[in-house]
Amino acid sequence: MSRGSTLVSPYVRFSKAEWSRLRADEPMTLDAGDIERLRGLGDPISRQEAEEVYLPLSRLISLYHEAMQGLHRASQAFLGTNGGKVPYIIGVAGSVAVGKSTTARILQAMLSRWPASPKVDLVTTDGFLFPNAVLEARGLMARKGFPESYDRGRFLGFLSDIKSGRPKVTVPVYSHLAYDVVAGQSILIDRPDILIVEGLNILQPGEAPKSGNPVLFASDFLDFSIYLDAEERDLRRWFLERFFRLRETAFQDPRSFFHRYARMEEDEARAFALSAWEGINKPNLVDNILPTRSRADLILKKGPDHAIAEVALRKL
Ligand SMILES: Nc1ncnc2c1ncn2[C@@H]1O[C@H](COP(=O)(O)OP(=O)(O)O)[C@@H](O)[C@H]1O
Ligand SMILES: CC(C)(COP(=O)(O)O)[C@@H](O)C(=O)NCCC(=O)O
Repeated sequence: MSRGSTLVSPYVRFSKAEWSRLRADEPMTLDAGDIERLRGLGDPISRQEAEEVYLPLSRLISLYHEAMQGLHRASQAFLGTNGGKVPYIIGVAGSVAVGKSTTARILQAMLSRWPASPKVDLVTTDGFLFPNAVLEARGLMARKGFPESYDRGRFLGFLSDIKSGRPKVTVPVYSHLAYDVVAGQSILIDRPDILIVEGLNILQPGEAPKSGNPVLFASDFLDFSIYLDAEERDLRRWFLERFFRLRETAFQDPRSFFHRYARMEEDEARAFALSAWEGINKPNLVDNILPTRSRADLILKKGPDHAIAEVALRKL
Protein backbone atom coordinates (compact mmCIF):
# COMPACT_ATOMS: atom_id res chain seq x y z
CA MET A 1 0.00 0.00 0.00
CA SER A 2 1.34 3.38 -0.92
CA ARG A 3 2.01 5.57 2.11
CA GLY A 4 1.57 8.88 0.22
CA SER A 5 4.38 11.42 0.57
CA THR A 6 4.12 14.45 2.85
CA LEU A 7 4.84 17.77 1.15
CA VAL A 8 7.50 19.69 3.03
CA SER A 9 7.05 23.45 2.94
CA PRO A 10 9.98 25.14 1.24
CA TYR A 11 9.59 28.09 3.64
CA VAL A 12 10.61 28.76 7.18
CA ARG A 13 8.16 31.16 8.85
CA PHE A 14 8.84 33.91 11.36
CA SER A 15 6.66 36.16 13.47
CA LYS A 16 7.72 39.78 13.24
CA ALA A 17 9.40 39.55 16.67
CA GLU A 18 11.41 36.47 15.61
CA TRP A 19 12.40 38.06 12.32
CA SER A 20 13.43 41.37 13.86
CA ARG A 21 15.97 39.58 16.09
CA LEU A 22 17.83 38.53 12.93
CA ARG A 23 19.13 42.05 12.43
CA ALA A 24 21.82 40.84 14.89
CA ASP A 25 23.62 43.98 16.07
CA GLU A 26 23.40 45.86 12.80
CA PRO A 27 22.93 49.57 13.48
CA MET A 28 19.93 51.32 11.93
CA THR A 29 21.13 53.47 9.05
CA LEU A 30 17.96 55.38 8.18
CA ASP A 31 16.41 58.10 10.34
CA ALA A 32 12.77 59.15 10.57
CA GLY A 33 13.35 61.83 7.89
CA ASP A 34 14.67 59.21 5.44
CA ILE A 35 11.60 57.02 6.02
CA GLU A 36 9.27 60.00 5.55
CA ARG A 37 10.96 60.76 2.23
CA LEU A 38 10.94 57.15 1.02
CA ARG A 39 7.43 56.06 1.93
CA GLY A 40 4.76 55.93 -0.78
CA LEU A 41 1.35 57.52 -0.75
CA GLY A 42 -0.85 55.68 1.75
CA ASP A 43 1.91 53.57 3.26
CA PRO A 44 2.25 54.52 6.93
CA ILE A 45 5.58 52.71 7.49
CA SER A 46 7.48 53.94 10.55
CA ARG A 47 11.18 53.98 11.38
CA GLN A 48 10.56 51.16 13.87
CA GLU A 49 8.87 49.00 11.21
CA ALA A 50 11.76 49.65 8.80
CA GLU A 51 14.21 48.72 11.53
CA GLU A 52 12.38 45.51 12.50
CA VAL A 53 11.63 44.26 9.00
CA TYR A 54 14.02 45.80 6.48
CA LEU A 55 17.21 45.88 8.53
CA PRO A 56 17.29 42.06 8.98
CA LEU A 57 16.32 41.74 5.32
CA SER A 58 19.12 44.02 4.13
CA ARG A 59 21.54 42.03 6.30
CA LEU A 60 20.37 38.76 4.71
CA ILE A 61 20.61 40.19 1.19
CA SER A 62 24.09 41.57 1.75
CA LEU A 63 25.23 38.13 3.01
CA TYR A 64 23.71 36.50 -0.08
CA HIS A 65 25.28 39.18 -2.28
CA GLU A 66 28.74 38.54 -0.81
CA ALA A 67 28.30 34.78 -1.28
CA MET A 68 27.27 35.33 -4.90
CA GLN A 69 30.36 37.46 -5.53
CA GLY A 70 32.48 34.64 -4.08
CA LEU A 71 30.83 32.18 -6.45
CA HIS A 72 31.40 34.52 -9.38
CA ARG A 73 35.11 34.80 -8.47
CA ALA A 74 35.31 31.00 -8.22
CA SER A 75 33.87 30.48 -11.70
CA GLN A 76 36.20 33.16 -13.13
CA ALA A 77 39.19 31.42 -11.54
CA PHE A 78 38.00 28.08 -12.96
CA LEU A 79 37.48 29.51 -16.45
CA GLY A 80 40.62 31.62 -16.32
CA THR A 81 38.59 34.72 -17.25
CA ASN A 82 38.55 38.13 -15.67
CA GLY A 83 35.18 39.69 -16.52
CA GLY A 84 33.79 42.74 -14.76
CA LYS A 85 31.34 42.68 -11.88
CA VAL A 86 27.86 41.29 -12.40
CA PRO A 87 25.00 43.21 -10.79
CA TYR A 88 22.98 41.35 -8.16
CA ILE A 89 19.29 41.61 -9.13
CA ILE A 90 16.48 41.73 -6.58
CA GLY A 91 12.81 41.51 -7.67
CA VAL A 92 9.93 42.99 -5.69
CA ALA A 93 6.50 41.61 -6.70
CA GLY A 94 2.93 41.94 -5.42
CA SER A 95 -0.47 43.46 -6.18
CA VAL A 96 -1.24 47.00 -7.27
CA ALA A 97 -1.44 49.19 -4.11
CA VAL A 98 0.40 46.74 -1.82
CA GLY A 99 3.31 49.17 -1.34
CA LYS A 100 6.02 47.70 -3.56
CA SER A 101 7.49 51.13 -4.23
CA THR A 102 8.00 51.88 -0.53
CA THR A 103 9.63 48.50 0.08
CA ALA A 104 11.87 48.92 -2.97
CA ARG A 105 12.96 52.44 -2.02
CA ILE A 106 13.68 51.55 1.61
CA LEU A 107 15.71 48.51 0.54
CA GLN A 108 17.58 50.65 -1.97
CA ALA A 109 18.48 53.20 0.71
CA MET A 110 19.53 50.54 3.25
CA LEU A 111 21.52 48.38 0.84
CA SER A 112 23.41 51.38 -0.52
CA ARG A 113 24.75 51.96 3.01
CA TRP A 114 26.45 48.53 3.05
CA PRO A 115 30.16 48.81 2.09
CA ALA A 116 29.92 46.09 -0.62
CA SER A 117 27.06 47.73 -2.52
CA PRO A 118 27.40 51.50 -2.71
CA LYS A 119 25.58 51.71 -6.05
CA VAL A 120 22.02 50.39 -5.84
CA ASP A 121 19.68 51.27 -8.70
CA LEU A 122 15.93 50.84 -8.89
CA VAL A 123 13.66 50.35 -11.88
CA THR A 124 9.91 49.76 -12.08
CA THR A 125 8.53 47.44 -14.72
CA ASP A 126 5.81 49.90 -15.79
CA GLY A 127 8.34 51.37 -18.25
CA PHE A 128 8.01 48.10 -20.17
CA LEU A 129 4.24 48.48 -20.62
CA PHE A 130 3.30 48.94 -24.27
CA PRO A 131 2.41 52.58 -25.04
CA ASN A 132 -1.34 53.34 -24.91
CA ALA A 133 -1.47 53.54 -28.73
CA VAL A 134 -0.36 49.90 -28.95
CA LEU A 135 -2.65 48.81 -26.09
CA GLU A 136 -5.59 50.55 -27.79
CA ALA A 137 -4.86 48.92 -31.14
CA ARG A 138 -4.75 45.52 -29.43
CA GLY A 139 -7.88 46.10 -27.33
CA LEU A 140 -5.83 45.97 -24.12
CA MET A 141 -6.55 49.38 -22.53
CA ALA A 142 -8.57 47.72 -19.76
CA ARG A 143 -5.80 45.16 -19.21
CA LYS A 144 -2.97 47.44 -18.09
CA GLY A 145 -0.75 45.43 -15.76
CA PHE A 146 -1.81 42.07 -17.25
CA PRO A 147 1.03 39.96 -18.72
CA GLU A 148 0.10 40.76 -22.33
CA SER A 149 0.20 44.54 -21.67
CA TYR A 150 4.00 44.41 -21.26
CA ASP A 151 6.68 44.14 -23.91
CA ARG A 152 8.01 41.00 -22.23
CA GLY A 153 10.67 40.37 -24.87
CA ARG A 154 12.15 43.82 -24.25
CA PHE A 155 11.96 43.32 -20.49
CA LEU A 156 13.82 39.99 -20.67
CA GLY A 157 16.36 41.59 -23.01
CA PHE A 158 16.91 44.32 -20.43
CA LEU A 159 17.49 41.81 -17.60
CA SER A 160 19.81 39.78 -19.79
CA ASP A 161 21.83 42.92 -20.68
CA ILE A 162 22.17 43.80 -17.01
CA LYS A 163 23.21 40.26 -16.05
CA SER A 164 25.80 40.16 -18.80
CA GLY A 165 27.43 43.22 -17.26
CA ARG A 166 26.59 45.57 -20.15
CA PRO A 167 27.24 49.25 -19.38
CA LYS A 168 24.65 52.03 -19.90
CA VAL A 169 21.49 49.99 -20.42
CA THR A 170 18.39 52.12 -21.13
CA VAL A 171 14.97 51.64 -19.52
CA PRO A 172 11.81 53.31 -20.86
CA VAL A 173 9.85 55.51 -18.45
CA TYR A 174 6.15 55.32 -17.54
CA SER A 175 4.30 58.38 -16.27
CA HIS A 176 1.35 57.97 -13.89
CA LEU A 177 0.50 61.58 -14.68
CA ALA A 178 0.14 60.91 -18.41
CA TYR A 179 -1.02 57.30 -17.82
CA ASP A 180 1.34 56.32 -20.63
CA VAL A 181 4.94 55.48 -21.48
CA VAL A 182 6.81 58.74 -22.16
CA ALA A 183 8.06 58.75 -25.75
CA GLY A 184 11.75 59.55 -26.07
CA GLN A 185 12.46 59.42 -22.31
CA SER A 186 14.57 56.74 -20.66
CA ILE A 187 16.77 56.15 -17.65
CA LEU A 188 20.27 54.77 -17.81
CA ILE A 189 21.40 51.84 -15.69
CA ASP A 190 25.18 51.64 -15.61
CA ARG A 191 26.64 48.58 -13.91
CA PRO A 192 25.18 48.97 -10.40
CA ASP A 193 26.31 46.67 -7.57
CA ILE A 194 22.66 45.83 -6.97
CA LEU A 195 19.62 46.44 -9.15
CA ILE A 196 16.13 46.33 -7.60
CA VAL A 197 13.39 45.62 -10.13
CA GLU A 198 9.90 46.34 -8.84
CA GLY A 199 6.70 45.31 -10.58
CA LEU A 200 3.64 43.14 -10.35
CA ASN A 201 4.78 40.90 -13.22
CA ILE A 202 8.31 40.14 -12.06
CA LEU A 203 7.72 36.48 -11.13
CA GLN A 204 5.55 35.64 -14.13
CA PRO A 205 6.61 33.35 -16.98
CA GLY A 206 7.58 34.93 -20.28
CA GLU A 207 5.55 34.79 -23.45
CA ALA A 208 5.06 31.37 -25.03
CA PRO A 209 7.77 31.23 -27.72
CA LYS A 210 6.80 31.03 -31.39
CA SER A 211 8.93 27.97 -32.17
CA GLY A 212 10.31 25.23 -29.98
CA ASN A 213 12.46 27.54 -27.81
CA PRO A 214 12.08 27.30 -24.03
CA VAL A 215 9.88 29.82 -22.15
CA LEU A 216 12.12 32.29 -20.35
CA PHE A 217 11.20 33.57 -16.89
CA ALA A 218 12.27 37.02 -15.73
CA SER A 219 13.01 35.25 -12.45
CA ASP A 220 15.80 33.30 -14.21
CA PHE A 221 17.73 36.58 -14.00
CA LEU A 222 16.85 37.36 -10.38
CA ASP A 223 19.22 36.56 -7.55
CA PHE A 224 16.61 37.21 -4.86
CA SER A 225 12.88 37.80 -5.04
CA ILE A 226 10.41 39.29 -2.58
CA TYR A 227 6.62 38.96 -2.75
CA LEU A 228 4.67 41.56 -0.78
CA ASP A 229 1.46 39.87 0.29
CA ALA A 230 -1.83 41.09 1.79
CA GLU A 231 -5.48 40.03 1.92
CA GLU A 232 -7.54 41.15 -1.08
CA ARG A 233 -9.99 43.07 1.13
CA ASP A 234 -7.08 45.15 2.53
CA LEU A 235 -5.59 45.74 -0.92
CA ARG A 236 -8.95 46.91 -2.20
CA ARG A 237 -9.30 49.35 0.70
CA TRP A 238 -5.73 50.65 0.25
CA PHE A 239 -6.37 51.10 -3.48
CA LEU A 240 -9.55 53.11 -2.79
CA GLU A 241 -7.94 55.19 -0.04
CA ARG A 242 -5.02 55.99 -2.30
CA PHE A 243 -7.36 56.92 -5.14
CA PHE A 244 -9.05 59.45 -2.84
CA ARG A 245 -5.68 60.85 -1.76
CA LEU A 246 -4.59 61.13 -5.39
CA ARG A 247 -7.86 62.99 -6.08
CA GLU A 248 -6.67 65.68 -3.69
CA THR A 249 -3.08 65.72 -4.95
CA ALA A 250 -1.88 64.34 -8.30
CA PHE A 251 -5.29 64.40 -10.01
CA GLN A 252 -5.60 68.14 -9.31
CA ASP A 253 -2.98 68.75 -11.99
CA PRO A 254 -4.85 69.56 -15.22
CA ARG A 255 -2.26 67.47 -17.10
CA SER A 256 -3.21 64.36 -15.09
CA PHE A 257 -4.97 61.68 -17.14
CA PHE A 258 -7.30 61.33 -14.13
CA HIS A 259 -7.95 65.07 -13.69
CA ARG A 260 -11.66 64.64 -14.40
CA TYR A 261 -11.96 62.44 -11.25
CA ALA A 262 -10.72 65.33 -9.12
CA ARG A 263 -13.78 67.36 -10.13
CA MET A 264 -16.30 64.54 -10.14
CA GLU A 265 -18.82 63.96 -7.32
CA GLU A 266 -17.45 61.67 -4.61
CA ASP A 267 -19.95 58.84 -5.29
CA GLU A 268 -19.19 58.82 -8.97
CA ALA A 269 -15.42 58.85 -8.34
CA ARG A 270 -15.80 55.98 -5.85
CA ALA A 271 -17.78 53.97 -8.40
CA PHE A 272 -14.99 54.50 -10.96
CA ALA A 273 -12.24 53.46 -8.51
CA LEU A 274 -14.22 50.38 -7.49
CA SER A 275 -14.74 49.38 -11.10
CA ALA A 276 -10.98 49.75 -11.76
CA TRP A 277 -10.31 47.44 -8.80
CA GLU A 278 -13.01 44.88 -9.57
CA GLY A 279 -12.55 44.94 -13.35
CA ILE A 280 -8.75 45.23 -13.71
CA ASN A 281 -6.59 45.01 -10.62
CA LYS A 282 -8.40 42.28 -8.69
CA PRO A 283 -8.71 39.86 -11.65
CA ASN A 284 -5.03 40.51 -12.42
CA LEU A 285 -4.16 39.77 -8.80
CA VAL A 286 -6.17 36.55 -8.71
CA ASP A 287 -5.24 35.23 -12.16
CA ASN A 288 -1.68 36.43 -12.67
CA ILE A 289 0.00 37.81 -9.55
CA LEU A 290 -1.06 35.64 -6.60
CA PRO A 291 -0.16 32.40 -8.45
CA THR A 292 3.47 33.63 -8.57
CA ARG A 293 3.77 34.08 -4.78
CA SER A 294 5.19 30.60 -4.21
CA ARG A 295 8.13 31.37 -6.52
CA ALA A 296 9.44 34.11 -4.24
CA ASP A 297 12.48 33.65 -2.03
CA LEU A 298 10.84 35.78 0.65
CA ILE A 299 7.19 36.54 1.37
CA LEU A 300 6.36 39.58 3.51
CA LYS A 301 2.74 39.33 4.67
CA LYS A 302 1.09 42.62 5.64
CA GLY A 303 -1.76 43.00 8.11
CA PRO A 304 -4.73 45.40 7.62
CA ASP A 305 -2.67 48.40 8.82
CA HIS A 306 0.17 47.79 6.31
CA ALA A 307 2.47 46.51 9.08
CA ILE A 308 4.30 43.27 8.27
CA ALA A 309 2.71 40.49 10.33
CA GLU A 310 4.64 37.44 9.13
CA VAL A 311 7.78 36.64 7.14
CA ALA A 312 8.41 33.44 5.17
CA LEU A 313 11.91 32.71 3.87
CA ARG A 314 12.58 30.00 1.29
CA LYS A 315 14.98 27.44 2.70
CA LEU A 316 14.92 24.87 -0.13
N1 LIG B 1 -3.04 57.40 -11.00
C1 LIG B 1 -1.91 57.64 -10.33
N2 LIG B 1 -1.36 58.89 -10.31
C2 LIG B 1 -0.21 59.11 -9.66
N3 LIG B 1 0.48 58.18 -9.00
C3 LIG B 1 0.00 56.93 -8.97
C4 LIG B 1 -1.22 56.57 -9.63
N4 LIG B 1 -1.45 55.25 -9.44
C5 LIG B 1 -0.41 54.79 -8.70
N5 LIG B 1 0.44 55.79 -8.40
C6 LIG B 1 1.70 55.68 -7.66
O1 LIG B 1 2.53 54.78 -8.40
C7 LIG B 1 3.28 53.95 -7.56
C8 LIG B 1 3.11 52.50 -7.93
O2 LIG B 1 1.83 52.07 -7.61
P1 LIG B 1 1.42 50.52 -7.66
O3 LIG B 1 1.77 49.95 -8.99
O4 LIG B 1 0.01 50.39 -7.21
O5 LIG B 1 2.39 49.83 -6.67
P2 LIG B 1 2.60 49.80 -5.12
O6 LIG B 1 1.46 50.42 -4.37
O7 LIG B 1 2.73 48.34 -4.80
O8 LIG B 1 3.86 50.56 -4.94
C9 LIG B 1 2.84 54.29 -6.15
O9 LIG B 1 3.81 55.14 -5.57
C10 LIG B 1 1.52 55.02 -6.32
O10 LIG B 1 1.29 55.94 -5.28
C1 LIG C 1 1.29 50.81 -13.91
C2 LIG C 1 0.78 49.56 -13.24
C3 LIG C 1 0.27 48.60 -14.30
C4 LIG C 1 1.86 48.85 -12.42
O1 LIG C 1 3.09 48.83 -13.02
P1 LIG C 1 4.36 47.94 -12.53
O2 LIG C 1 4.01 47.15 -11.31
O3 LIG C 1 4.69 47.07 -13.72
O4 LIG C 1 5.49 48.92 -12.28
C5 LIG C 1 -0.32 49.89 -12.22
O5 LIG C 1 0.18 50.71 -11.22
C6 LIG C 1 -1.49 50.62 -12.85
O6 LIG C 1 -1.50 51.81 -12.91
N1 LIG C 1 -2.48 49.87 -13.29
C7 LIG C 1 -3.53 50.49 -14.07
C8 LIG C 1 -4.84 49.89 -13.84
C9 LIG C 1 -5.85 50.82 -14.49
O7 LIG C 1 -5.88 50.85 -15.74
O8 LIG C 1 -6.49 51.55 -13.77
